[in-house]
Amino acid sequence: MNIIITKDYQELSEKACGIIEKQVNDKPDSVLGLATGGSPLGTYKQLINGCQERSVNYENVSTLNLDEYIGLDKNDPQSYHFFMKKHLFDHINIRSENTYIPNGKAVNLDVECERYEQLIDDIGPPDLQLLGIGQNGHIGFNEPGTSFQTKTHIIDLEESTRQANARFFDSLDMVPKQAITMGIQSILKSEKIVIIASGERKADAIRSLLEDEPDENMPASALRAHKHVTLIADEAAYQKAGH
Ligand SMILES: O=P(O)(O)OC[C@H]1O[C@](O)(CO)[C@@H](O)[C@@H]1O
Repeated sequence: MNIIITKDYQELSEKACGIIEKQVNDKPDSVLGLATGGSPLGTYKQLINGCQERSVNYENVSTLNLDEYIGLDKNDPQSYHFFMKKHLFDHINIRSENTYIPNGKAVNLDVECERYEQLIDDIGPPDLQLLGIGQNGHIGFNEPGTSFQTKTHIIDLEESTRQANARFFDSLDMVPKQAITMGIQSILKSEKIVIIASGERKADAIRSLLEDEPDENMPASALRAHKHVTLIADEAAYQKAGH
């Protein structure tokens, strides 16, 4: 695993942006795997600057997002569809028809999981997947205990994940209890993976990712089997790793 330690979140976001922009400049029809949550917000801000000020061109780029809450409409401000438009897609020259996110309102969610997994194979797999990490080590919404063999599937969210994400909702009660997420096997299909972690609350997960044996109770540890992973962590998130 390549490890980049940054002094703070700003520098982390600039590094992640630099890697993504290099991918897009080197291969203009790249497929990017994208994440939501707090971690990538700074990266997306930098990407918007890059498109508007440095002419990085997304015209032929496609994106596949990791996950979506079940039960939220695409236009719901808490949905990941809305999040991606608000924080990235509406501000860069990507074609909306080239952006893919699971449909959490599908009538038949099992069929939607199969459709999305097929899409990953047809459109992708991503040349570069951007990941955050949950405090409990989740990637996408793959909670501890998820098999490393999973494809796109429905997951019951852990109470701790709902609590961590409640900051984006009016109340904890409004946080959905389930999500549809790329599986761990789906994520590992990507050519390259960049995982970002900022802040002290991620320090235990990062220490475990770097030091413990791969274990399904620590979903991010599946990344240890991937040939091209870059971890970008700020000093606060890296502080507990033995070094
Ligand atoms: O970046 P945050 O908000 O700390 O969340 C960590 C991870 O959990 C999720 O919210 C769940 O998918 C991801 O979007 C994110 O990568």
